[in-house]
Amino acid sequence: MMWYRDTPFQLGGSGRAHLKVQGLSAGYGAFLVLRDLSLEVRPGLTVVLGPNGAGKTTLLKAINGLIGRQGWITLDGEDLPEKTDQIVRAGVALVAEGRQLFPQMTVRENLELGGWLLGRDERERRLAQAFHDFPKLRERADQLAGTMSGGEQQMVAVARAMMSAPRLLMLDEPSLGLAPKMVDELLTMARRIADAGTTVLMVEQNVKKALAVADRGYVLERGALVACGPAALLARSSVVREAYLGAAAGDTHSASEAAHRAMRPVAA
Ligand SMILES: Nc1ncnc2c1ncn2[C@@H]1O[C@H](COP(=O)(O)OP(=O)(O)OP(=O)(O)O)[C@@H](O)[C@H]1O
Repeated sequence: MMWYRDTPFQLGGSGRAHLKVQGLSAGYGAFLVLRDLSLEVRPGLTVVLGPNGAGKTTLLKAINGLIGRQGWITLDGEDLPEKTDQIVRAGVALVAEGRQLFPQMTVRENLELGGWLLGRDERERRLAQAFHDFPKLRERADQLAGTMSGGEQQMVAVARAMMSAPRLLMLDEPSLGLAPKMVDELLTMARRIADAGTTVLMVEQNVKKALAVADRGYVLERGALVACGPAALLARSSVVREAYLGAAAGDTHSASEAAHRAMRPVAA
């Protein structure tokens, strides 16, 4: 059995949120990682690709208020607050790399914590929805989260984030360190969540698989965007094929060249 039900998700978010980032600069102390970055996360599933150290996690942290930032971020036209708790209340949830579950608490308790903003009845209702969408989590409701496998913990972490009915769900490398079958399940789950009405922004190293489920993608290198476009076009573009999919230089198909040209250039 898969981890989630093969039916439309009940754990949808509220609305189809649209995030706009303009002129974003962020980093650590004097070390600026992102410089003057602009991007849009439209309803659906957007993936951010890029090599190690490109600034992908930094981007999610800046949106989530975990580090300071300069620039403008709006969610459905409203300025996104700067403090994390207010950002969460505005409907943004982050599943950080490493999942950050409470290992000594059960699956049910971890999920309940994800609904801390909700009243008791609403929390119970969403817990029931989570158990409907993820029947295996119901089976494991009383298991301590710390005793689950990496993939299982990732499922709990995503379901926990969905408990708050976010408008925007951000996933930082959800497939990191997982077996291929679990990677497929997780990425399909991200797709399901987007289809159920929560906008998803996902950082992934599994370029090919991520582009296969995403609507749109951005490629980040050394803190700047080097390409963006519809996921299908990005997958065929020479910039992605050569850098991330192992295609030899010169092995670019004419269709991929056309795809690359068709992409909206983001950086000169
Ligand atoms: N807390 C921190 N303090 C100082 N520098 C940091 C901190 N976190 C990250 N960095 C640096 O910021 C840069 C971007 O890191 P970031 O984690 O955003 O990259 P990434 O694209 O997510 O990479 P990866 O795929 O390896 O996770 C790197 O040079 C990294 O060393």
